[in-house]
Amino acid sequence: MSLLTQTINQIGPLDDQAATAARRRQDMLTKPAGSLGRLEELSIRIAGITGRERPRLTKPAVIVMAADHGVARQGVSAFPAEVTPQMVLNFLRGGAAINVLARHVGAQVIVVDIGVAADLPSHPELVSRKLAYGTADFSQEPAMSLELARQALEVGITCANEAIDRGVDLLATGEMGIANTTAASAIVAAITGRPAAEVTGRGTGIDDASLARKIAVIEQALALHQPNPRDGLDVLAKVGGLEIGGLAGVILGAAARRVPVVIDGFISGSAALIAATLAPAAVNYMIAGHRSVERGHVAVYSQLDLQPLLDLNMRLGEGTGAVLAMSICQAACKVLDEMATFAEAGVSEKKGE
Ligand SMILES: Cc1cc2ncn([C@H]3O[C@H](COP(=O)(O)O)[C@@H](O)[C@H]3O)c2cc1C
Ligand SMILES: O=C(O)c1cccnc1
Repeated sequence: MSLLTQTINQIGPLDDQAATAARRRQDMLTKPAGSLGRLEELSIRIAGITGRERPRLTKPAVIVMAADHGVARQGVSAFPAEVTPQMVLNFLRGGAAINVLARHVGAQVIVVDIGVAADLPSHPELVSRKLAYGTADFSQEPAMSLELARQALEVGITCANEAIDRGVDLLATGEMGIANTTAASAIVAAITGRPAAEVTGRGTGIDDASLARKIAVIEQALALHQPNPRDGLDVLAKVGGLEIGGLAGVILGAAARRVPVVIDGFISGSAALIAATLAPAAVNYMIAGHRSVERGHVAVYSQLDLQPLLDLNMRLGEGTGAVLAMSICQAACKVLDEMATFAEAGVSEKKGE
């Protein structure tokens, strides 16, 4: 059995018993019931995910998958494709936004070359899992073969497994790939059935003319390839990207191992949609990190029925919103674990109870 099939088969329902115990404990803590709002719900969900009544998330890591896109040739990004490898080097030197924010929350940054179009120098911190020198231009031909799409998912699963084997107990998704908002928009349009114009935004900051071209390129690709909205592998192969496939794999891998996975912005959201078509139960293990400015992100969350934790007007990707949200997840668990109960603290309970 392939690693992909094995991983999908391993994804089970949430642990109801642990979630119920966490809910009961939340109601005994020294605060009016429900007064910590979404922090309470979050801690209960993380209990259900991990199967622990009082989970602690002490070793967070963000997996940043990098790859290039043939469709960049169509003039759909405000930046040239060589920025992808340049930013990977920036990640390795610790100078990118994701490095700063990950340091801020104490998360490890795992940088993976899954399909950058240039050869990168070997570096102790770079995970080299290059499957191809970028994808094909999907406005003309499928982005990749079905076999390559499956391999991209399996690279992601393997990266998640390796991190979890080292003790990582909270994962986040991040990416780098010039033109990947074009691939992400095509995926979101394909899977949600919404028109391309409704789910396509300005990415790195394109002007009106480029936005019109970007929408036309996506419409043309969807008409040409007719991806099956219920088959994430088909969508990924036809209009996706290697880093997006890798992230869908990270999500499936985390879900199979009962590790919460914080989803970053729009591009990570497209990976989450692919993962959800392959394993609907994986959605239970996803935590929506933040709401990206990128048009179409709301369509992702409404399809997955998830509510983002943060809304900071961010539109960068790399995992930046997700790592900030990780600290909210950790805070939610600390509240559940560390707060005193009414009985322990000798605080009177609500009248009449
Ligand atoms: C310097 C720089 C750093 C970035 N970090 C993330 N992205 C983000 O922008 C890209 C997607 O936007 P588009 O589809 O318009 O190319 C991705 O690489 C994404 O991660 C960056 C973009 C740039 C230019
Ligand atoms: O939300 C994102 O992931 C995003 C938005 C714009 C550009 N890059 C990434």
